[in-house]
Amino acid sequence: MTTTVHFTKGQGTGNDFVLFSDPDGSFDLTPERIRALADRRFGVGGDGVIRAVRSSKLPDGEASLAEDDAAEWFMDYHNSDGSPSEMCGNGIRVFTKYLLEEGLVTLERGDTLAIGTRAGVRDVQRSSTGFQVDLGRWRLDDVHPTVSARELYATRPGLGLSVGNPHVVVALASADELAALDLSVAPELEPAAPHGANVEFVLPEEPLVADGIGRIRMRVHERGSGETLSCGTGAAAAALATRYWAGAGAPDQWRVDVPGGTVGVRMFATEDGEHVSLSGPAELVFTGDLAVQ
Ligand SMILES: N[C@@H](CCC[C@H](N)C(=O)O)C(=O)O
Repeated sequence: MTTTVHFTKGQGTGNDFVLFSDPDGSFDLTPERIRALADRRFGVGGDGVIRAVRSSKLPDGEASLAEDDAAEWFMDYHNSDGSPSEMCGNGIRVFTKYLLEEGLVTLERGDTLAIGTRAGVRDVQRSSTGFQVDLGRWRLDDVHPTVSARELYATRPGLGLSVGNPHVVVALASADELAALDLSVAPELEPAAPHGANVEFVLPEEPLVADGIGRIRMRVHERGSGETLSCGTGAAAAALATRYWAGAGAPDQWRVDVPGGTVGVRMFATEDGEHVSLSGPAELVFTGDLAVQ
């Protein structure tokens, strides 16, 4: 059956999304419909599709409400290939902006908005560059695959870590290496990640630390979307990996340059272990209606 979706197109540092609201979760969001919305030639176009649904209306959302009953809204995130993901760091900022513009929530400076995600509840606040989100506790994986990619000379060691979704981070040696990478094809991981992984290729800036802030550049191949202009959780993973490699004395605050702009990453201690936060812009670009089968 054909149905019309009233959508908003949004982006955060060039990571772009098709957002729509389905408060009661009554819309049948099939992988085919996600692909149709995300299609850059025949649809709206985006790296992902985000549905705003009340947490109480989806089984995954119920888990969020059990964690924090303030998490009224659930970010139902899907990659452009139709696969769901646990979390999207750029997406959650754009989602917040969307909820605000739609009048579904309010968020004063200094206040916190709890949002349900498949990775758990995430707290968002306003920041000087847009929004800041606490990505929660991060962890190093037990397995760290080696990575090979097109135009990358030799296989490289990767560092596997999770910030709610899975990442493998690879350090590069020069700007030429970063520029030469061909990410039109997914990098190969050995061993393969059981649920797939986002892969970040990172270059430290010279000097690595300026005014107490760590500085890196990266490109990313996202699980389910291919190369994107930015990945927020990927930027957090890249900063965490670089701090890990740099060793004692490395900073807890990082500036991460991606092809689509710049995001900030901060690590901070909490009662339940170290958290990592992400800050950056969020923009809504246009709205429209699209008929999908
Ligand atoms: N672009 C996002 C991450 C989106 C999900 C990812 N492709 C996955 O499958 O885990 C971000 O900004 O974090």
